[in-house]
Amino acid sequence: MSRSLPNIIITGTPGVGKTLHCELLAERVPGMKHLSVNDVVKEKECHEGYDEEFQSWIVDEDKLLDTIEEQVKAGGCIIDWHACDLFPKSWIDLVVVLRVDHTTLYDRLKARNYPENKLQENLDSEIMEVLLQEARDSYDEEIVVELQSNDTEDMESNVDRIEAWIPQRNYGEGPGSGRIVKEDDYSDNKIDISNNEQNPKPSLWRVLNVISNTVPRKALKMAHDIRQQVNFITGNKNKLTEVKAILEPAIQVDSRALDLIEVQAATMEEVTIDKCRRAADLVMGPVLVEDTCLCFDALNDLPGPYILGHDGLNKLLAGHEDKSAKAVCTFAYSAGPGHEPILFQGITEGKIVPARGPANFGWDPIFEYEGKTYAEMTKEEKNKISHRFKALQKLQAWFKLQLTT
Ligand SMILES: O=P(O)(O)OP(=O)(O)OP(=O)(O)OC[C@H]1O[C@@H](n2cnc3c(O)ncnc32)[C@H](O)[C@@H]1O
Ligand SMILES: [Mg+2]
Repeated sequence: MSRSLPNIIITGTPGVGKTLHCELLAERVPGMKHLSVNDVVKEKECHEGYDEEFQSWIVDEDKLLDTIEEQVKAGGCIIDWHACDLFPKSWIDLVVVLRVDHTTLYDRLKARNYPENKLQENLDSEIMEVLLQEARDSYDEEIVVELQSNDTEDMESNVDRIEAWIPQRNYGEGPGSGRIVKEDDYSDNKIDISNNEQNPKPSLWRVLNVISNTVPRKALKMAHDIRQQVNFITGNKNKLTEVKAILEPAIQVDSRALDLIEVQAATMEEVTIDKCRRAADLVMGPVLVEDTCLCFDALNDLPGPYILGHDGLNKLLAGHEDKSAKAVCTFAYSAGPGHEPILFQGITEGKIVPARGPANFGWDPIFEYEGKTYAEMTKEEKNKISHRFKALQKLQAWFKLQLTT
């Protein structure tokens, strides 16, 4: 049976960060779904009871396979499980084995209050590469990939790589048809297959056949922490101060002061999208950028992106009765190079007046809103009604949505 999206197993010893990888990937790639075997086992009762010593459910593999067969055969599943040999070869297009430093794993499992025996067996399993061996034994070598998962940077780059390797084609039509990972791509992650006779699998079978009921909660919390942060790229200190004042502490604002080229002769949305793509390419990661425009009703929304000094702005309107203007702020967020920017726009309507108030920030002294120019307002006042505030409200709502879906 062919499928248009691949099935990917993300495996590794409990505590390597499987769930978090699966969730981020599912969020990034339309059509791909996170299939948590932990949850299926519990919800559909695919188990043979509870192992008190290991504080884990004992999985009924046949029942599990029957339960998920239809879903997996349709494709687009990211299977989250710390064993992989039970899934038929024909179902699977890529197997990612996550690896972690032993000390990091110890700390993570300790934080989950694993009983000492379970903790030790998991550590042994990681040290002896049990799951890597199992993946190698169960699937064609070319679809098995080993990736480090020690910190959030590793995770971001792993998810980027897996995403980049999900091409649109028919999977599951004979050997190699859904092959995603090329040997060359992974020359820096080459897997050393140790001698099969020393395979420690039999003595550690329990680790592979029991499930932990503590993985998802911690991982979810990590996901939340990660996504509550933005890297705001701007050359404008005043903007940064306002963005921080509006978003923090709910969303942490880190920043890099880069002067980005702004394309000319385009709509404000195009200017911002282009700026965002450049920023993501430059920093090779997630970015937030912003572009602000002033639009005069009398001039059919000009100057728009072509803002002059505020003297020039007043002169532009000299011959016009209508002094009404819109301050428009467009933020663009990209998850990284190659990711389509998402736009958040805020508009505050006011009028252009002769300058009043301190000239600290651009055209603040000449933009009047309900009797006060931006420059006459306190920072708090401006940040409650400004174009920037309104755009950031939308961004915050979107961030919240990401956390709950
Ligand atoms: O690095 P970036 O973020 O692009 O910063 P920039 O200073 O180039 O900013 P824009 O192109 O978005 O803005 C065009 C002009 O509008 C001014 N400006 C932006 N937001 C403003 C605000 O809230 N109040 C007053 N002036 C503002 C800003 O100082 C610039 O001179
Ligand atoms: Mg600029």
